[in-house]
Amino acid sequence: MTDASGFGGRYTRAVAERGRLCAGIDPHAALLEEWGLSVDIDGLSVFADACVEALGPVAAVIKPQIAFFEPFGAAGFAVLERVVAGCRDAGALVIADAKRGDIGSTMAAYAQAWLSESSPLCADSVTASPYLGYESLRPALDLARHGERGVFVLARTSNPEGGDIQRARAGERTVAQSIVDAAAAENADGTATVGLVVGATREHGLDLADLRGPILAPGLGAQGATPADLPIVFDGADPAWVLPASSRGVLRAGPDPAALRDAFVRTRDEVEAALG
Ligand SMILES: O=C(O)c1cc(=O)[nH]c(=O)n1[C@@H]1O[C@H](COP(=O)(O)O)[C@@H](O)[C@H]1O
Repeated sequence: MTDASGFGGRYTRAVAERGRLCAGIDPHAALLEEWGLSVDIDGLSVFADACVEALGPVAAVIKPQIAFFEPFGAAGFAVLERVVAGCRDAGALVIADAKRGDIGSTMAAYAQAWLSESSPLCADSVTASPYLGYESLRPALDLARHGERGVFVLARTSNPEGGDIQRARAGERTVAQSIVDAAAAENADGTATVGLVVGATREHGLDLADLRGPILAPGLGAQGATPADLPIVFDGADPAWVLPASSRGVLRAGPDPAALRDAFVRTRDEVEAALG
């Protein structure tokens, strides 16, 4: 991996310092209960602050899952704003896991929300679904490139239902491979603006060799993938770009921030040893 400009440069530096593991912040109701917290805005707030304290200073990349903040309405979004800002202030890159995707004119507004410095929700990158057409993501891709930010585009997801559409043929290639190829073309400028999401849970059948951008690989821990699976699942990809992600697998170690941090560091070290 030689790219040093744009999002790729920021990403490469973060991972070189802190290692390849993305910490997910997914405040499931069940986790709030396991932590002895109430399933309400106060519980969410305590959970979120503990995650920022434990993970912000040690994780290269942190991915808050927007879905778990949304049910609390405006108050939930206020906590989310604090999470995004707190993690970034602690030196982590933040992926807002919002999985946005819409017609281009609406996508432009989503891009403003998650990728524009003027937005209170501004993150370093956002997850996006290309299933309204890869080019519908153009406003987000362009804004991200301009601001040295990233867009993580779903290619082959970790859930079993994803295969029907993602493995469908689109001419010579699968739909998922067409997304990989579009992302690789986008990254030919060396900025690594486009990352992909490829689940760590199964054989994906994708040629990822020319991507030159980060591969977010959720599924570690709660969904059954292990560090030992990574070199097999991502054989053929540049391991420097592989970014495994775990949410519940690490978060279950809470509520003590020190225990949470230890669980993250242990998993990160296992991932680093496995990816080599
Ligand atoms: O984009 C994602 O992060 C994502 C894509 C995917 O294919 N599978 C997947 O699990 N995710 C997200 O990654 C996280 C996985 O959480 P755990 O299963 O608890 O580690 C959740 O926030 C999911 O929404």
